[in-house]
Amino acid sequence: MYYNNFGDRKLPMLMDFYELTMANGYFANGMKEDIVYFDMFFRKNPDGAGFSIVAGLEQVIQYIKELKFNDHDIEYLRSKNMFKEEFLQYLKNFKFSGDIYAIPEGTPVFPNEPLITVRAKSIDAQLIETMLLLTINHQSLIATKANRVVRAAKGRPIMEFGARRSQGYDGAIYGARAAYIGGVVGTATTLADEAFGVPALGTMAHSWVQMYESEYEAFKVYAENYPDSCTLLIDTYNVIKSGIPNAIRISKEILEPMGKRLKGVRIDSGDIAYLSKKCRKMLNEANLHDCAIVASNSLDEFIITDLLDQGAKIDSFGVGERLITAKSEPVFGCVYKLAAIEKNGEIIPKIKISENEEKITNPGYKKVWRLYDKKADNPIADVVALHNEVIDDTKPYTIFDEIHVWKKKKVTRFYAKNLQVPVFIGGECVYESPSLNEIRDYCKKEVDNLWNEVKRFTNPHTYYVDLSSDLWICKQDLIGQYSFK
Ligand SMILES: Nc1ncnc2c1ncn2[C@@H]1O[C@H](COP(=O)(O)OP(=O)(O)OP(=O)(O)O)[C@@H](O)[C@H]1O
Ligand SMILES: O=P(O)(O)OC[C@H]1O[C@H](OP(=O)(O)OP(=O)(O)O)[C@H](O)[C@@H]1O
Ligand SMILES: O=C(O)c1cccnc1
Repeated sequence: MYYNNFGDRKLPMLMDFYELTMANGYFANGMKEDIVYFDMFFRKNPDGAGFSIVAGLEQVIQYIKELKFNDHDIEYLRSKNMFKEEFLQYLKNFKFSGDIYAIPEGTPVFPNEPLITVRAKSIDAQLIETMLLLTINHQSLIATKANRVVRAAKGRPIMEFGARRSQGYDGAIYGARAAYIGGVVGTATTLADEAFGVPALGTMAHSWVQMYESEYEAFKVYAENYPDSCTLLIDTYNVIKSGIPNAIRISKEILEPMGKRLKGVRIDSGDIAYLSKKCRKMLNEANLHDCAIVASNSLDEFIITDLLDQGAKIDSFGVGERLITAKSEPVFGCVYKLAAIEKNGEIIPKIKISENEEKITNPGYKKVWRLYDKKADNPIADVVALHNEVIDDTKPYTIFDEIHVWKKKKVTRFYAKNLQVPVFIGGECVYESPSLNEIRDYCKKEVDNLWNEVKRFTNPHTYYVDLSSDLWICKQDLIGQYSFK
């Protein structure tokens, strides 16, 4: 690929300082070879949704492949007078050597299941924490938000217009990538096309219209330059009295004589439902049934739903600031928690206790299974199990709520799939990321497969993510060990 995701930036040091102080401590205390297990998971879907979309794995892979410390980094760390010289020498030759398992990008995921599991030396596992979290948190947040906007539009295309109001460069670039996974048709961010192949698209700005003596002249020059892709911004002066009549004139006087059609008009202010209906009528009366009406202006999934409920005649939407910043809930709260350590080859589960039951971690080296209805292919529930458990889908399987254990469900006629795939084994990458279009298609297929009850925006049905009984027992044992009287 022409574009190097991280360019020439020095990102190895993009980590919380405590990763380095802990790593130095493990090194000094003879723990550098200790094997640990970390899980990365989130606790709550943004926007009270029923599911989220995981994204960002390709960038995680690249980061880990490139994770090296150069002389400048070592010199900088030395200047802090906190790190042992032997540790600095160790960092100089550092290469990630662990195993990573991850749920592929574009998969619908649910709270409390490991999206990524790391089995590595203590130092390796600690050093990758920050980048793993920030990458997956950001792209999953935007893919999830974009998918909501896309679903609200009920098949009408969504164009991503957010760069200008995104949170910094990477917010725009990787945000556009994530939004594409979530289902937008393209982006105004040219670099995201050059870099990742997210189709670049767009219309025109108000400045174009203002640059000319008249709106008509502005439209005319545009149509002459872009007769095959002419979408005119019609709200600079007055949509009904000026914008639409001028757009219709352009079609009749400029485009049709060239054998071309007016592709679209864009409304960017005012009462969009009212204006779109008026525009549709006027366009149809001028025999421009095929001219699309595009709407934009601080849209999100809620306004789009509202507009369509009002009978707005809109064919596609441009959505910027509220999508690229996930304005309604701008944090995807993935955390990275120690789940086990190895001592003499034995896996010893570890737990983090909290007053808040939901914040008690799931111990052990685990796997995530998705149980699908054999006939309909819809996911029924996910089960987090210990790594050596196998869910036998030839027999009925009973799932139960971890807290209200009497709430049980016997699942029959299902098949079980392991959700995580191996990504790194012994430090070597064993996974080839699918193309972005493949990820996007897969995401659509998997979301289509979810029950509608899980997909609704208001009070969605809670999808079951249950623990296997072995894992539940392991967790209860540890809770028992740490309940101080
Ligand atoms: N019919 C409608 N129903 C619900 N929301 C709408 C409707 N029409 C527009 N909106 C939304 O209402 C908000 C109006 O934004 P704002 O108050 O900035 O008005 P504006 O039309 O953009 O004004 P300006 O002409 O100053 O740009 C936007 O988020 C827009 O998407
Ligand atoms: O509202 P958003 O969802 O973020 O969509 C992008 C917005 O960005 C542009 O406005 P801007 O005022 O920046 O420029 P313009 O004068 O070209 O319209 C565009 O016209 C949209 O209104
Ligand atoms: O191409 C557009 O219409 C566009 C691009 C960026 C922001 N708003 C609109």
